[in-house]
Amino acid sequence: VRPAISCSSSGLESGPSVPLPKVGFVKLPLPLPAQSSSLGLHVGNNARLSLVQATEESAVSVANDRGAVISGQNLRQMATNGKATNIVWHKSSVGKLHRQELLQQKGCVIWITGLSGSGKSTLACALCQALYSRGKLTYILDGDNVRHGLNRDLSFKAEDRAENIRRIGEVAKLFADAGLICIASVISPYRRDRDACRTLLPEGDFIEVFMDVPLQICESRDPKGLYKLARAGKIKGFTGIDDPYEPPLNCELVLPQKGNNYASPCEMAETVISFLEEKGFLQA
Ligand SMILES: Nc1ncnc2c1ncn2[C@@H]1O[C@H](COP(=O)(O)OS(=O)(=O)O)[C@@H](OP(=O)(O)O)[C@H]1O
Ligand SMILES: Nc1ncnc2c1ncn2[C@@H]1O[C@H](COP(=O)(O)OP(=O)(O)O)[C@@H](O)[C@H]1O
Repeated sequence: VRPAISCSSSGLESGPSVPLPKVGFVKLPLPLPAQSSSLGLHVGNNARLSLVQATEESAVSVANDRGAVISGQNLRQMATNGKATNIVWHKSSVGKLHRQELLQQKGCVIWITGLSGSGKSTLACALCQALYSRGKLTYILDGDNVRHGLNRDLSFKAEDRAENIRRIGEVAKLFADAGLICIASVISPYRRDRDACRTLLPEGDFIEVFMDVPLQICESRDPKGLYKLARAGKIKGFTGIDDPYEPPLNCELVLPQKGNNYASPCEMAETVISFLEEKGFLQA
């Protein structure tokens, strides 16, 4: 007999007279013996016993307001993903909705794409600061920073950039599932790679922000001197110089609009926040 699990997921909140249901597991051998209908188990104190055929010990338990019911659904979700075989999805009784309730916000990914020097990191920090001061939890995944750890094994050739973006997309998805507003600031030069990240998230939860700054301006900023090195041929395959950048065709926000004066990072952050407010991300 495994220890009872106290259930307190949403929809199960009990009124004052209804105690929280508890679910426990009893492991029985298969096939069940002939006398299994009675089972010889004492079931009292409003306890209910439901039989399910569990093919995995990681059976999902579901409780309703009438007491404990162990569902036979989703008992086994064996999968083969990539090179991993025989893997089973484990569900938790605390889900995204609970975390969002706790944080009073909705998890999502703000994906900032653009050339080096276009202001991605600056916007990410301004946004993080502005949301922090509103009591909202964010986390920045900056290309430069992630390449110091998780992605330190990746170069800037096309397939490594694709893998860089895939991993960042997967991590961003986890942060969004945790209920955070995840801000990814990465060049992500290929449309296909960005679109693949979009498909990882529920519809509407991937907000692509394009830093629409011409190469000439990015190059004139050149805060790290990388354009200079690229022009001198000392860096090969530099985005915008001798490596491609594919601008988004249909993204959620374009900053700054072409032809206008450049907004300050704080003004840009406010534009993104207005979008988040309008779409309801800043409340649970
Ligand atoms: N060849 C080449 N091309 C582009 N950028 C280069 C390159 N080599 C180094 N850097 C530095 O790496 C930062 C970009 O990393 P990302 O992970 O965002 O790039 S990518 O999305 O995988 O294309 C980028 O940071 P940002 O300037 O903040 O964009 C550069 O500082
Ligand atoms: N909105 C802006 N207006 C003027 N300069 C900016 C703006 N945003 C960023 N910058 C400047 O541009 C340079 C590149 O910004 P950064 O955020 O590092 O770009 P990226 O992360 O895209 O490489 C920095 O020197 C930064 O101060």
